Amino acid sequence: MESIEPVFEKHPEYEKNAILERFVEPERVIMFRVPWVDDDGNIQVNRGFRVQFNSAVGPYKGGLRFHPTVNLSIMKFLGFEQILKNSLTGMSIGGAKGGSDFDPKGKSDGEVMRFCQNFMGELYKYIGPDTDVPAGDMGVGGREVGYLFGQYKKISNIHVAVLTGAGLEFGGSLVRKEATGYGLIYIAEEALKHRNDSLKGKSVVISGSGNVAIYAAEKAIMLGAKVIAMCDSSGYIHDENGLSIPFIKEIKEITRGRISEYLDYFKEEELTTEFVKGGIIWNVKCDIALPCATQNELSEESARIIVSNGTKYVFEGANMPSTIGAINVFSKNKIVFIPGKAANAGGVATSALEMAQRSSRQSWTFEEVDSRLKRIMISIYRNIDNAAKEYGCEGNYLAGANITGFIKVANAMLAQGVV
Ligand SMILES: NC(=O)C1=CN([C@@H]2O[C@H](COP(=O)(O)OP(=O)(O)OC[C@H]3O[C@@H](n4cnc5c(N)ncnc54)[C@H](OP(=O)(O)O)[C@@H]3O)[C@@H](O)[C@H]2O)C=CC1
Ligand SMILES: N=C(CCC(=O)O)C(=O)O
Repeated sequence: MESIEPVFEKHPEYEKNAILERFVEPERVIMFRVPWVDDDGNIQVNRGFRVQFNSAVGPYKGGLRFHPTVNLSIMKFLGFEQILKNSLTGMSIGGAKGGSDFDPKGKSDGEVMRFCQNFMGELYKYIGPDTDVPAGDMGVGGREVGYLFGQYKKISNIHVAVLTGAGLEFGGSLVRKEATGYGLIYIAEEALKHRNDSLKGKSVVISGSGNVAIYAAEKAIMLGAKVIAMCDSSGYIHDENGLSIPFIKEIKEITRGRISEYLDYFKEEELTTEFVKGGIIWNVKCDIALPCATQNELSEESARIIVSNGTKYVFEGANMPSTIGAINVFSKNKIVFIPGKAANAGGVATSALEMAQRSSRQSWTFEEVDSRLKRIMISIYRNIDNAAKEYGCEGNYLAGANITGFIKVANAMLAQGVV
């Protein structure tokens, strides 16, 4: 809110029309019961959510998160951030988020399928290609999107882009799996280029080892960086020689194991990787820090460690991984910091590209989608950089992102009247 204060000075019409009061209130919150039967025949019950926050710019768009920590508060913060993020992409998509406190970890494919079918058995009433288009987020990957889509099609008898991140065999877009991670690196490279720097030869620490983290690591290495540490909720692995991402992909995408299993790929005598159980990955000294796990994972204390380690760049792949205290430490120490709403927008932007392909019954090549993604991320960087300069806070990309994202939505809300 503080960062958009100067916008209200320049646009008194926003206050006159109670734009902010309306902006912070979701247009609709849906909560529902999800009963399902586990492999032992026992009936389980979880809670489902969809926060349809703001549709001024376009149909609601945002991920579904399956994680035991999910509650209404987390759904609302994610849905609110999604409004600004989706606005920053320049695409016609509004903000939403949904999910459940269902934990897919340790569940069989059959249990995940039955849960997804019952979840969609309720959600389908409120979504559609021109109404609300969910996608993946934590705990919701290709497997879950496939089951959700299958149930939607069965109930509605319509084969349409009602979910993005779909399988390539039934309308999904190339690059969508890689998009959030790749996009993070594209905007990072743009920020570095503007400082006559680059990822080449840099040491990178990436928290998480899920969809965003894996493909951020893959693209960072493709651009010449060395990824020296990654983690999951059990701890982190660290290797100054650089980690092998194909092994991490196999652990996380195929066997759905723990990050510590990475050490099993090496003979005792050739092992240079350490696993630190329960450790804070931000203790590892690096040039560039990429928090790609979850909200509030990077505390003020960790930010001080990052600064004392000489790290100059922090680009968020996760949604709000840095606490306010951490962001203040970065700001005071002139760290180049780009918030997730700008830096991780590549995922939802590519989801919108998937929607465009589905509407025109086309499938673009990997290179076509990847080059559009790169252009979008470069454009986001330039827009937030210009906004920060225009509003007297040059280099403050959090303010630049909030200002840029907010103005487009506010003007759309103004034009559409008191609704
Ligand atoms: N998927 C997408 O399209 C997008 C996702 N995001 C955001 O990026 C972040 C990651 O999402 P995504 O990669 O899809 O999720 P995944 O579920 O694929 O991966 C999450 C990763 O973070 C780890 N993790 C979770 N909690 C913690 C913790 N407390 N400490 C350390 N590691 C933790 C998980 O480990 P474990 O397996 O042990 O739980 C896992 O490795 C989230 O904030 C999400 O909202 C943002 C834009 C797009
Ligand atoms: N989870 C996502 C992706 C949402 C989407 O692709 O609609 C996010 O932007 O946080």
